[in-house]
Amino acid sequence: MAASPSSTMILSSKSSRASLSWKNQLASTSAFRVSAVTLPRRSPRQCPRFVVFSMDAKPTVLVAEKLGEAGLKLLKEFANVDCSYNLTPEELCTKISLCDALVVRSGTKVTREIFESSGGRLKVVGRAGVGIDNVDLAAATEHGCLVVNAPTANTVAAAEHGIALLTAMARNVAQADASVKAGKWLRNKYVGVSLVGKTLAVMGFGKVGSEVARRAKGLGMHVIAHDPYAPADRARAIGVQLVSFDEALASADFISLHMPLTPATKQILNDETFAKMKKGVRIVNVARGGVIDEEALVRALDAGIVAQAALDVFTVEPPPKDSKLIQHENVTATPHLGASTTEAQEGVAIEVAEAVVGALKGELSATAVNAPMVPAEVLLELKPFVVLAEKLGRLAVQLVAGGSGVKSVKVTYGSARAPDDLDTRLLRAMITKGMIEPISSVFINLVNADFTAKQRGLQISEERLILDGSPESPVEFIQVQIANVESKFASAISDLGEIRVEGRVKDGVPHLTKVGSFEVDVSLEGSIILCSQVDQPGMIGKVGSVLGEENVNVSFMSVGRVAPRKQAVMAIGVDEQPSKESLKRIGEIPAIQEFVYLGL
Ligand SMILES: NC(=O)C1=CN([C@@H]2O[C@H](COP(=O)(O)OP(=O)(O)OC[C@H]3O[C@@H](n4cnc5c(N)ncnc54)[C@H](O)[C@@H]3O)[C@@H](O)[C@H]2O)C=CC1
Ligand SMILES: O=C(O)C(=O)COP(=O)(O)O
Repeated sequence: MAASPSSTMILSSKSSRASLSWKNQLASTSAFRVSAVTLPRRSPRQCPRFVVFSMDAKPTVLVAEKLGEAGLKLLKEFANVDCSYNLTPEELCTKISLCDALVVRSGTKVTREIFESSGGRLKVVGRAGVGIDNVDLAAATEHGCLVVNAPTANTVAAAEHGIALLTAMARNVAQADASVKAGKWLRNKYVGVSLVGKTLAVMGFGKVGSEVARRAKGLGMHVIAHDPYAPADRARAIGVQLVSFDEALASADFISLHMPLTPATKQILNDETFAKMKKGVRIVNVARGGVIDEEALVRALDAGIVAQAALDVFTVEPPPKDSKLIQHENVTATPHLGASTTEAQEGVAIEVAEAVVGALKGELSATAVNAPMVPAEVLLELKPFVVLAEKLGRLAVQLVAGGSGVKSVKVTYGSARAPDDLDTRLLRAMITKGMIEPISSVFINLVNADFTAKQRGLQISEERLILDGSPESPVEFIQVQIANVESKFASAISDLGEIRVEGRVKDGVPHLTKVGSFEVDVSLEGSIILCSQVDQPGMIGKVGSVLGEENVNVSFMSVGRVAPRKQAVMAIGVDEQPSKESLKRIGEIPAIQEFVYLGL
């Protein structure tokens, strides 16, 4: 047997609890079976990659809208960057099949057709801004495409623009400016209203909304807010009272909109809700045009329910030239300028470029929109378990006999951590990845793992086993069980009749520690051969010499057995893939009852 200096041989003398069921399983299979599974070998990865794809060549990033120079520079350091602005939807669909990432602002609709046209190459969409209502998130998720945005860099710019519109509207700045330029001097016409002491209702008390509230308080306004998801203490901290939607409408002199456009907020201001407002209310919208029914707003303006509106955003951008809303004398309009300051655009460009490059490198993004965000410190801690999870999934599925559809998978995490102190979404996604990728052409990542599992009718249930002891390590072991299937390696069937593999992380390296009811210990690197036999002297030597003759390096070897000279499972870690001939010869060793080769 060839063994590298660093390889370790473990002969486990721990006896495994045997059960009747494995004997039954064994009896139901032929005494000897050659079950070699050959899977494409993947290079071992030291750290988890969540958006994984071949990165031999430089990736290509299509920047479809103007992006700040600093962001472009960052992208160019890592990728080929194609800046093509004002593409038609058809041109975008054609180009996208050559791109790994797409960067847009609010002016590009990233539709299902775009994901479909990409042929699976598009892996990241970067939204250089906050609102992602122009990206079909469901389609992105289904195609395993990560969507990242730049959620913080334009907050102040949008809030400042909201305040600019509020004050400009109250004092008729835009209308007065136009009249002066037209040679008029209408001092009586443009008498405004004061802000001090007036009630401002901030609808959507997130990043922008709370910055607007802060500034409006500085102007002496009484600020209330409506946001069903905002924590009351954050509002209290800046002296803002959270109220119900109807209360906000009924008591506001000014309403400023700062919620995202979602199915729930679409046309949230409409005939019915305008009717609930104080007569003469003034409205500012720096959120999205679609949150207002624009025709209803024209009616409300004409009826004097709404005295004035200041709008930065529109349902269709740019709005039609003859839009009654835009032409209305009590409307102040800007062309979606909320994020358009030099500072915000540089910040947004850097924020999105960093997120896109990180995602292309396979790192988890802190600004992922359609994938769980995992804080860096949690990720670091979970890294080896993430690798373990994928490998256990990969092993478990290879133990399933052909033709048995996998439907029900149970994952058990043994941990001394409190239940809410362990985020298992990553681990679950990687188990799914490990299980589905070897048996399909679907690319799985954290984005589409749950979706793909559901689509394939694969039910993954999770269980936590709370262990005594130190919670220093997030996970002690991970066990994967597949129910209601036959196994091509009968010894992998546990006493509960399910395929079972269990693993642990030892010194940062994932190990397989249980197969069926047999305890083994083999590092999950390279590939694994599992053999079952009646425990007897010389078995390791026999298998080792077959592999050695072919110069296949054995990295780990371990035997789990019921008791000395009773039923045993031998797990052998190999660095190279043995030839079919060698595997056949291992199968022909008389004492070996069955064996399986598992690629990792
Ligand atoms: N005009 C422009 O150039 C810009 C526009 N925006 C828009 O502003 C929106 C808000 O941006 P951020 O404050 O950064 O986002 P954010 O996510 O920090 O805040 C949004 C808030 O809206 C709340 N919300 C959700 N549904 C609601 C509902 N039905 N009623 C009331 N509140 C609801 C959320 O709980 C959240 O607190 C963005 O989604 C974007 O559409 C943002 C930046 C620039
Ligand atoms: O960040 C947002 O949500 C914005 O609306 C800004 O849009 P923009 O990037 O300026 O097209």
